[in-house]
Amino acid sequence: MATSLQNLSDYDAATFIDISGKRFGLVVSEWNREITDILSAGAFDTLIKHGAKAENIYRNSVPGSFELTLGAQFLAQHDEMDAVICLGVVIQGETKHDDYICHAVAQGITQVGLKFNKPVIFGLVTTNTLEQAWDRAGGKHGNKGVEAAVAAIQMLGF
Ligand SMILES: Nc1c(NC[C@H](O)[C@H](O)[C@H](O)CO)[nH]c(=O)[nH]c1=O
Ligand SMILES: CC(=O)[C@@H](O)COP(=O)(O)O
Repeated sequence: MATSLQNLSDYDAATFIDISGKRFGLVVSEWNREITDILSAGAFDTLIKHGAKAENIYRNSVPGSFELTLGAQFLAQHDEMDAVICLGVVIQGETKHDDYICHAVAQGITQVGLKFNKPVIFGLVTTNTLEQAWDRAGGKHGNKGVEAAVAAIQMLGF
């Protein structure tokens, strides 16, 4: 289903569990940093808005989205970490480079979540154009960082 039809920014917070004692890791790619900073701020603000404490949110940068998997593992391996949110922006180039990154990250962070049995959220914006990426970072399609944080909270209540 396309983002235009389904948007996790429209959520029912009444169903959320108490996250005041939960610890969150944010792993943020420095590629397309102007955009990933907005995703990160959206995720951080959403966690705070719903009760997380700032001192329980650990933000770490990785060079590019390909490194999100290992960054997620570095955080998820700690028992006290409750959920990890991976944020990046991959924009199609001239080659299939973007395909390799996106598939690797999708599979990699899936494995990290399964290995450590905790939510590891796929907040990777994968677009054909820069404009489509901005549309998903506070533009007409909401903020995928907000949605990633919502997904983490929802999975903690599973
Ligand atoms: N092209 C994009 C990249 N490329 C960099 C890789 O993610 C990686 O850092 C490099 O191959 C070294 O391992 N990263 C993005 O986040 N977005 C892109 O569009
Ligand atoms: C090399 C990269 O990380 C990325 O920009 C891919 O771009 P392209 O497919 O045009 O080489």
